[in-house]
Amino acid sequence: MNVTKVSDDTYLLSVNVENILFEGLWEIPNGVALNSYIIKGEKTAIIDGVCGWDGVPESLFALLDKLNIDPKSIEYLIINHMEPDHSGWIEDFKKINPNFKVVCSKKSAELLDAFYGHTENVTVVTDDDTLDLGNGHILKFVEIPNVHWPDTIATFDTLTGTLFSCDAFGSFGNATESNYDDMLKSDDIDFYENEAVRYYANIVAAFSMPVKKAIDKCSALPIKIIAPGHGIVWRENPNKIIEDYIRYASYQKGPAKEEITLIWGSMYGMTEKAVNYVVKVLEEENIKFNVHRVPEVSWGTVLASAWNSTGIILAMPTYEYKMFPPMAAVLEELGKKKVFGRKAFRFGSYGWSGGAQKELDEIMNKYCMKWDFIEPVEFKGSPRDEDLQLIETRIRDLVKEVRNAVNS
Ligand SMILES: Cc1cc2nc3c(=O)[nH]c(=O)nc-3n(C[C@H](O)[C@H](O)[C@H](O)COP(=O)(O)O)c2cc1C
Repeated sequence: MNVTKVSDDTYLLSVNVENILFEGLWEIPNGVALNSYIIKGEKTAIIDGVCGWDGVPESLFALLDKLNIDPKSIEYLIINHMEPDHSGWIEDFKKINPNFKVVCSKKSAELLDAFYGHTENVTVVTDDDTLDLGNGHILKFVEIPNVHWPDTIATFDTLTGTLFSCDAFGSFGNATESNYDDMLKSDDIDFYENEAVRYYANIVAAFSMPVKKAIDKCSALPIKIIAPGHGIVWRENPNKIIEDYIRYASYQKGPAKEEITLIWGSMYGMTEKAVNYVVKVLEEENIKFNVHRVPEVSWGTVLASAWNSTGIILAMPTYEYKMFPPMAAVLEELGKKKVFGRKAFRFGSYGWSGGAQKELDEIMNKYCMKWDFIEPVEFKGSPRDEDLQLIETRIRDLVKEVRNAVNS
């Protein structure tokens, strides 16, 4: 666990979590930091939990000791949202400090009761309510529901201009003691930008409308620092992560970047032959592309790649009168996360009846995905030269469409 100073009287407690699936589902190859913050005015508040704390009082005592904080003096626990990655420590915290007061939204108060049976000393706050910690630290609350739980608030310290933004403006990627944009090199910033897209696509994407509303609401504040619940703290250039999040939200309906994501699966290598051919065509076209084989590549990786890409190529065979099942599973997830408005093309092998296309159409309709498809190419068994040539023509058409969509 790292303890670092964010600003006057303001500290970040950060814990890296690795070797788990985040939300029990998403692969996090570079880990994720869980951030909790302490503000020491005349009174002390902790914002969100220290979920990496092992529950042993002495280890938290030692940590707080570094900051000259007596755990019993923490008067307020501000819950920005009740997702257990931040709230899961509350019962342990009660063991060392039974008298703290909770400050949270109305919905968080309901969830606090439902999850942990905690109802005492709870103050419900709403937009523009304030909490005065003394020494100038007046905290103002902003409701930003559905980013990404319905109970979410952001907390703004009017003295330091710090927005404790909860899951908004977060990223994956382990933290170090240099967990601040002003302490990172541009390569590190690029690393966290990739981790932010992955975080956005996996965790927040389905809530892009609420994200836009939250950004509008928070932009009215005189923000100097953005301190999210995950990832790095933005002190030098908080506008960068705001602008990045505006961009990520806009990718939902497309166009996104001038990139193509090729998702493919194959049982016996027939579709794979055409995939190998297509990779060469894409290289010739000199467009950035990412290739993901399903089910080998995780949903989270495919989703992050698709979120960034204006063009999607799908390659899969027919399987029991439907499409190759791992492809259907990934497409369902893209539909649920609202990856809409892509330029797309599909090809694949079949044996006797076909059927993959029918299921693809069903998924597109079910989630109203509005992908603009070029006519598909299906071939029986192994692709012949004429099949490959037709596929090549359509891939080149797709590349043109992607470039037009991004540059028009
Ligand atoms: C388990 C299984 C189920 C299949 N079901 C169908 C089917 O319903 N309709 C069809 O036309 N072909 C079906 N096929 C044939 C495949 O689509 C065909 O072998 C195709 O060439 C496989 O391409 P791949 O090597 O890229 O996986 C099936 C093949 C397998 C192994």
